[in-house]
Amino acid sequence: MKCVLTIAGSDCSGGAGIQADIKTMEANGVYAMSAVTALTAQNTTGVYGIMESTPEFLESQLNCVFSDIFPDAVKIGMVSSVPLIQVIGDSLTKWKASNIVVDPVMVSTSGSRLLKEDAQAALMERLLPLASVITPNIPEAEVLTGMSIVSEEQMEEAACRLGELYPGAVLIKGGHQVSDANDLLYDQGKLVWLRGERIDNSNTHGTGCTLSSAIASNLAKGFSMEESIRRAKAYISGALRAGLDLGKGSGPMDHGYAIPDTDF
Ligand SMILES: Nc1ncnc2c1ncn2[C@@H]1O[C@H](COP(=O)(O)OP(=O)(O)OP(=O)(O)O)[C@@H](O)[C@H]1O
Ligand SMILES: Cc1ncc(CO)c(N)n1
Repeated sequence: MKCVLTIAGSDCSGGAGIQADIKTMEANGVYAMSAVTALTAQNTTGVYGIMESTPEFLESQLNCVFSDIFPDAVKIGMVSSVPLIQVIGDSLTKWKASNIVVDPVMVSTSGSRLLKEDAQAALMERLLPLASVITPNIPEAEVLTGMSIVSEEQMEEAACRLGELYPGAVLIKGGHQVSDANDLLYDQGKLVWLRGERIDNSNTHGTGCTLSSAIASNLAKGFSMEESIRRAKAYISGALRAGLDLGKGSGPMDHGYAIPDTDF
């Protein structure tokens, strides 16, 4: 059994964050572990509160995981402040973690800020250089590059810029601004468009968390970067196609759509 660790925030409504990550990892056949960076009080309509873990307690969680069940891959999601970013950077370096997927979470689907202003620089300096792949959506790629992205050509330029800046691969997610399900991968100097069918479903709470966790699961299983992303996109397409409709806002996906409902 391959093991994957998520370092992220908790979403009590279950659609994003740690909860989405664990559901995704289970559905992708790996053993899931979590180090919680923050509790959030949120649902499909918004984020109503954030209570951060202390850096010491986050470090303790990471030491517990790495010293006992060494993860084959690590996914990093919401890390809202500088001291937490430093602890994660130091721990991953100390423990020589590999297959690190960094989703540079900045704003929730519902529009709330999840990364403090001053933490942006720390994320770029301390965590992005450790990543095997970073997975910004278009607004995040705009912040990371300082350029505006309104066309596929600009997505390509941004991916190249980030790819030259950081040692790992870069996946810019098409998101809603350009071409919904078309993502762009920059890997070892090569650009590859990963085009997906756009699924007509406005319930997209946690799509970013889900994609990065599925990529981490596939990397843990030994697939190449491109294959890991293709499989992650296939998984998320199925979860969107399942058509779950919960909550009053942009609802969660059905992460368990492929898990049989066994009569135990
Ligand atoms: N309607 C859709 N149909 C198919 N795939 C989609 C759709 N919307 C998003 N995706 C895919 O889901 C993945 C996550 O992309 P998205 O741009 O939604 O991430 P995100 O903006 O980081 O998410 P979040 O809102 O959780 O922060 C990408 O692979 C994207 O192509
Ligand atoms: C905890 C958490 N992480 C990430 C996101 C991004 O969607 C969210 N809404 N909540």
